[in-house]
Amino acid sequence: MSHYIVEVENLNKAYKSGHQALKDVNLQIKQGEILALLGPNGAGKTTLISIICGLVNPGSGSVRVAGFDVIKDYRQSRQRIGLVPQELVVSMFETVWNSVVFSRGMFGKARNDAYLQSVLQSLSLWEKRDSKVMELSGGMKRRLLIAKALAHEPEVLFLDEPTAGVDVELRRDMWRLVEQLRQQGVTIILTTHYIEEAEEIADRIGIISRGEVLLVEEKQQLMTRLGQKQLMLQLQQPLPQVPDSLAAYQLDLSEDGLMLTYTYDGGSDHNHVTEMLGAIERARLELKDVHTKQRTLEQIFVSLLEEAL
Ligand SMILES: Nc1ncnc2c1ncn2[C@@H]1O[C@H](COP(=O)(O)OP(=O)(O)OP(=O)(O)O)[C@@H](O)[C@H]1O
Repeated sequence: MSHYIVEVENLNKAYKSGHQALKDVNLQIKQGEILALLGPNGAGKTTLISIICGLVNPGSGSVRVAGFDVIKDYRQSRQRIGLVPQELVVSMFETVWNSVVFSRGMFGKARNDAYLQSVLQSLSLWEKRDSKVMELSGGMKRRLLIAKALAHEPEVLFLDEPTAGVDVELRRDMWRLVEQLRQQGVTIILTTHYIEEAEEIADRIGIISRGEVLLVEEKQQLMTRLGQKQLMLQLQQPLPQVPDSLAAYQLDLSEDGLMLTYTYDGGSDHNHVTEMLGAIERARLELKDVHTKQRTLEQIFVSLLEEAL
């Protein structure tokens, strides 16, 4: 068996409206990783997740979860998946406890109250177990969606925009839980508009635009490959202009003459930082401070999308 928990091959999807939501998507998700899917509104992220979860029919191509085809072996594949949807889909009159018991039962899993208790506790919902869903705050309802998705102990968890509109505290709790789940070996796929979030927690980043997967890459590798770096040199004395001896480094001098900025390719093994600093010394420029800046994932993302247009 392959070590990929989710395998998407040559997937195409056109909605009845004629809109081609996915174009020849290929994606292999590794067991135990955190994959962040980024893409602008309408890129096809939710469609992709819905097909993997068996909620939307693929047009053509194939999708397997833990080796089970999402159509032919629907029950087998679906059982392994937990889905936290964007929108609330819970009965308002049910209690918190009953709704997680129900979610677990739906997948034919034997009752395990101790497990469900631990899920509710990890989401700070245990005290609310006897409350009706309608009595919960918005943030608590969000937590309940996650609890329901985890009720049957899935191997793969999909989080579709889990932190849209939630407060800082809930967001932090959520990422703590994601980290715990990862340690338990759960594979996590999340879509988010908060790119800093992906930058922080994902192992790999996938970028989707107009139904196509533009790239899937290890986050670290992506950041080094495309993340330009800047070295900023703060000077003791203002400079009227960049000395000729430093021309080769194309330094940028600030208006006030107190800051020199050197931009270089973070992914290249052959940058000229040391040389440049040597030249600075020979030019007898006195430095007050030095700091570096790296291009953020957000900046990389935006420029990749622009290139793709
Ligand atoms: N049931 C449907 N019928 C017709 N078109 C649809 C349907 N669902 C989605 N679409 C279209 O397919 C495209 C992809 O939508 P999808 O929801 O997958 O995007 P997304 O990347 O999840 O966007 P967002 O970030 O806004 O959630 C959009 O153009 C959308 O209008």
